[in-house]
Amino acid sequence: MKIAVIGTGYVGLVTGTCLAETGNNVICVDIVEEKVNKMKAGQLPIYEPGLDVLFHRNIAQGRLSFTTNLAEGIEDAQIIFMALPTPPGGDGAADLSYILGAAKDISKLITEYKVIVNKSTVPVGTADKVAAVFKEHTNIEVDVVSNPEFLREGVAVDDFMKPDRVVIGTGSEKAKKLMGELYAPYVRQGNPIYYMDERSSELTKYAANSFLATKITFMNEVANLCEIVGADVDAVRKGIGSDDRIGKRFLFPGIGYGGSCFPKDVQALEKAAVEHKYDFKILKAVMDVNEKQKTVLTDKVLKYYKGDVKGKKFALWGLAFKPETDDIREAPALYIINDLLAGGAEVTVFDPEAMGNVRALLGDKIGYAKDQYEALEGADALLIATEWSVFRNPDFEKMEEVLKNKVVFDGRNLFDLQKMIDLGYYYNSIGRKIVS
Ligand SMILES: NC(=O)C1=CN([C@@H]2O[C@H](COP(=O)(O)OP(=O)(O)OC[C@H]3O[C@@H](n4cnc5c(N)ncnc54)[C@H](O)[C@@H]3O)[C@@H](O)[C@H]2O)C=CC1
Ligand SMILES: O=C(O)[C@H]1O[C@H](OP(=O)(O)OP(=O)(O)OC[C@H]2O[C@@H](n3ccc(=O)[nH]c3=O)[C@H](O)[C@@H]2O)[C@H](O)[C@@H](O)[C@@H]1O
Repeated sequence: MKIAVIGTGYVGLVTGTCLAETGNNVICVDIVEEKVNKMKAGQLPIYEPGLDVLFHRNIAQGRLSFTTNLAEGIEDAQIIFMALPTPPGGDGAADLSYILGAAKDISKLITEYKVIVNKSTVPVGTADKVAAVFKEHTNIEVDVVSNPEFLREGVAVDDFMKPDRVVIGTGSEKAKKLMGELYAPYVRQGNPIYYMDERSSELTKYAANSFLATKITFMNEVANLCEIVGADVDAVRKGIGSDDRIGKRFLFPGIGYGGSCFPKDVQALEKAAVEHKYDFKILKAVMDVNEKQKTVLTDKVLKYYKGDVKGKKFALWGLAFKPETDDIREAPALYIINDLLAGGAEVTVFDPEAMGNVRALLGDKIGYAKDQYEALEGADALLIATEWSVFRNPDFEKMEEVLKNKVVFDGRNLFDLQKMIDLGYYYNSIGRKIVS
């Protein structure tokens, strides 16, 4: 099939590349010329494991190309995906200006039937709004489909190639048939395509993200309680996760959920509920708890240093909002850095992939180490904000040589408590007892 993907961010580029991989001809359109030139030159603008192989193969075989020219991108496309940002507007509700703006631009260019797909995360009613934009600007028939994306950064290619499910919201038989053919190669393992109406599909996406954010938040509260009552959250997690009705995944407590989606999507769903005069109480609690959870690690640090971190030197391992990505949008590490700097401390960081993005944001306010051990040189303590694999089994002897004090505050529970006792560390993690 001939496909256009508008927007080449984490979702658009993965979608475009993975659709090319099953034999479709895909043109990706973006307004950022520098990004498009980079991709034309065979360079990936983001770090996403496994994407490079598919990206290069499909470019080489002529199925994947890039342009800044919308008209050229959509001319032959049967299906046009919109994978555009839907950031929070001033009031927290999703800002639809990218989607509606692109819909308007597309509507003025098309000369034959197209399926227009909302791949972005959009509030209920957006398919109707997009359809209205087309109606206003063209007589050409289009079908507007809601096809939310459930991929996770860091495992995006796998998630796209082998999705748990594909959700397609449309009332049009013609669009349903085309979308079904397009997705058939991805559901070979027997995973379902769920066809539904546009509104249910749009809400499915927000409900999924909000439910997952709620699950994490629930565990964060359990962890906080564990610390007070002297229980161990790892034991509790295993104890409840083995019940199929609860499930083992997404029960890991930490320093609050971050990233470009959970924070904005929980907020957008709550705002949408308010708009419809529904008081979605759980979501308000989730946002409230998550705000507080972002400060638990710095609270632990401040308590240890009796409220005064002025002149202290901290090493911080992990900047990305999760491992295997360079994405720092709403990364808990940024809040920690901010709090420590506000207290007059010095911070030296290391992250395997996100250093460039943080340097662009914070410049010389912090130090950047070439590896995880250099970050520790002369540090009063180590803080851990992201569970990169490389931090899980470090060279403790080397750490001891460079750290000023054997003090670790771990926001991701990477180390075994007994091991840290044996190694003689003061070790303060989440929902577990402090060992020293
Ligand atoms: N990042 C993720 O893991 C996931 C994101 N989503 C949703 O997908 C949507 C996109 O998210 P991301 O890919 O993370 O965003 P992103 O910010 O990484 O990428 C958006 C891209 O759109 C481009 N763009 C903006 N206006 C444009 C226009 N008029 N024409 C062409 N290109 C334009 C930008 O230059 C950028 O490259 C959002 O609604 C998000 O909530 C859904 C599932 C997963
Ligand atoms: O709509 C989106 O953008 C995507 O949002 C999330 O994916 P992503 O944000 O890439 O990453 P997650 O693995 O879900 O992690 C989100 C945050 O929750 C935190 N988390 C996750 C799991 C857990 O057990 N504990 C925990 O604190 C992570 O550290 C991270 O800050 C969803 O998992 C995807 O299904 C969805 O498509």
